[in-house]
Amino acid sequence: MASPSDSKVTIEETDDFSSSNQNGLMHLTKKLIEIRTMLLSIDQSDALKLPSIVVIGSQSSGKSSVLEAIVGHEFLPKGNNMVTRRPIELTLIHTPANGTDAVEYGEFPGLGLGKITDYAYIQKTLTDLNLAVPSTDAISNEPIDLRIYSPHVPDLTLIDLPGYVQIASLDQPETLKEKITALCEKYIREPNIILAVCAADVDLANSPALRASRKVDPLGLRTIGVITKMDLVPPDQGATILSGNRYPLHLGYVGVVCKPSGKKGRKETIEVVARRGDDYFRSNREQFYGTGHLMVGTDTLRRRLMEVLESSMASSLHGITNAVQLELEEAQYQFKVQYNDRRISPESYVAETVDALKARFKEFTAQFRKPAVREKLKGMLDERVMDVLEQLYWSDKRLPEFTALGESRVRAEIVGREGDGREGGEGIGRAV
Ligand SMILES: Nc1nc2c(ncn2[C@@H]2O[C@H](COP(=O)(O)OP(=O)(O)OP(=O)(O)O)[C@@H](O)[C@H]2O)c(=O)[nH]1
Repeated sequence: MASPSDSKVTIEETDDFSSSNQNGLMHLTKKLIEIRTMLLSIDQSDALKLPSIVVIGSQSSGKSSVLEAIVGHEFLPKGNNMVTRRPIELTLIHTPANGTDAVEYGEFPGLGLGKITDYAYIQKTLTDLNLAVPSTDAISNEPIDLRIYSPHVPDLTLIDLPGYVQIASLDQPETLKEKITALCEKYIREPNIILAVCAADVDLANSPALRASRKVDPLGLRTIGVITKMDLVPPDQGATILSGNRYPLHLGYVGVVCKPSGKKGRKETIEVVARRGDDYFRSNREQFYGTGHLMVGTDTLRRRLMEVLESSMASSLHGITNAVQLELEEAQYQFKVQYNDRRISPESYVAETVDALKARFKEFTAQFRKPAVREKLKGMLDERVMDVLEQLYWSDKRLPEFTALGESRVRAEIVGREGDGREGGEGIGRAV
């Protein structure tokens, strides 16, 4: 796995998202996904688990803003009022660019809304789905499946999770804290990469994200610390946090600023927000680009993520080779058992399959001779006759008349019995 020093790049050194490095990674992930699809088709789905990027952090620490900065689009529900209430499983699918047209769209496979090209509509749908979780439940474990197809994204899965809370408010369940912890624990398992998001203006000692990641990844080999809201603390303090001396992580900390303009009704693109972040770090050059070579900016975060993913995938290649080898040996064995090393051609294979089909068909017709057919037919007819009789009975207009007649006969019978002192219900039964 790459060490932090490998990637201590500054904003000035970063390239465009579609650099050769980026393309290399896209190619690699595509190949791995092809292999995974193949393994899936032969029931070896567990052999290759591509890591997902899981974002955890306190409520309103800036998780969604960071995810958007990675993807390069604004589409996630954001706000200060616990807006992420369900896990959002975001699958990015790299599509080939069609000439100059960049075909980009999103899809909610579970909702049947078709291709959505308007990111604002995606954001609205996600917000509605999240806010539909009743406040008495506060969160739901049921993930929202969103897929984004674009020539500008690598094949990746990113997961946005509800934020950790310190204490549940009055209208929230008392067990909320435990529920969120359990949900996050489910997602931060191996081999997933953890983005532990902490706001710069909150003491790292209180970070539930770092605490949770340390439990499952004590050496910090698959955890990147992301310090958001760097603009809210003095630059010196921000730089000290990023140095990671207090709570070291093997993959280090990346500082970002994803600050919205704050002007009402003004919609900004992610690029504008990212540029504002870059400007912030540039204007504090001494603290952030001085001797320490700290990692800052969303481009650096994206690049760091790619490096970590690449090394994680490389380390899983060994497992894939073993799985494929095992599958090959099994197939060879089956072939030997079934064909005894006979030479087979497409024609002989088809002929054998047709013979087997014929034999099965013959067996089936033998089971299904006249008595069996007669029995089945009789059962069906009996059922139909009963249905027709039932319909006739209930649709007969004289039904109330019959009922009244029956009742009067019963009554007469009872009176007769009382008159001559008879006992027992035999007569009544007959009268009815
Ligand atoms: N000043 C400043 N504000 C930020 C920054 N990043 C995010 N915010 C704001 O912080 C608030 C919360 O951001 P979100 O991205 O929604 O946080 P979240 O962690 O996804 O929130 P939940 O899903 O509700 O837990 C929003 O109003 C953002 O605009 C930043 O770098 N600087």
